[in-house]
Amino acid sequence: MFFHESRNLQWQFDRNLSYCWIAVPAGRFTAAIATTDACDSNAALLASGDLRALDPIFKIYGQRRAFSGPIITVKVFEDNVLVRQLLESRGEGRVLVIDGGGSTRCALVGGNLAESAHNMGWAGIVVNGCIRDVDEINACDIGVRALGSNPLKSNKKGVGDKHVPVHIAGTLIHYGEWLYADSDGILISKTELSI
Ligand SMILES: O=C([O-])CC(=O)C(=O)O
Repeated sequence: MFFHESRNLQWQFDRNLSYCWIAVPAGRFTAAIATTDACDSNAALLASGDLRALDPIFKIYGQRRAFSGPIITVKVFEDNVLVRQLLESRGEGRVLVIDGGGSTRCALVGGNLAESAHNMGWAGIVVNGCIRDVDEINACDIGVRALGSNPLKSNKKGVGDKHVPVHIAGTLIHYGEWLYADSDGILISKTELSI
């Protein structure tokens, strides 16, 4: 049994049960479903497309290797003003999916935004683009996935769209769908999955 405790996140991983218990900001414990188990026990959802796996193009950052939650989407290109707006507002256990168009020419999230996201109760951030301040993000109690890192900052013009469908890693993702991430990969589900 492995147990990790930090400021406002606790998780306990039981190897026999292959899921972990996550404390959401309200102090409630919720079970994170292992992505492998979710795939094995939801063949019909996979066949219908209501459950999809993202192509394995993301690197894993942040202290929280497993995270899940309802999705908020934002579509930007080399500009992180909308990303900052969202991560500085209340996350309430949700996951921010940032479609940065796959650009690796600058970073859309850095250490400050990761810290803000953690403080505001976001469960995780998935970036179809780059991050920076990797050491700071890796010290932060949040789950982050990104294509890689780039020390260059992004533009600050505020161009982009919130809450729109985004196409990332071979998968169309809608605002309000659910995301499940762990060491094995990332799943998108039309609805919340049960164990
Ligand atoms: O460029 C930005 O705004 C992102 C950044 O450096 C941070 O979050 O620390």
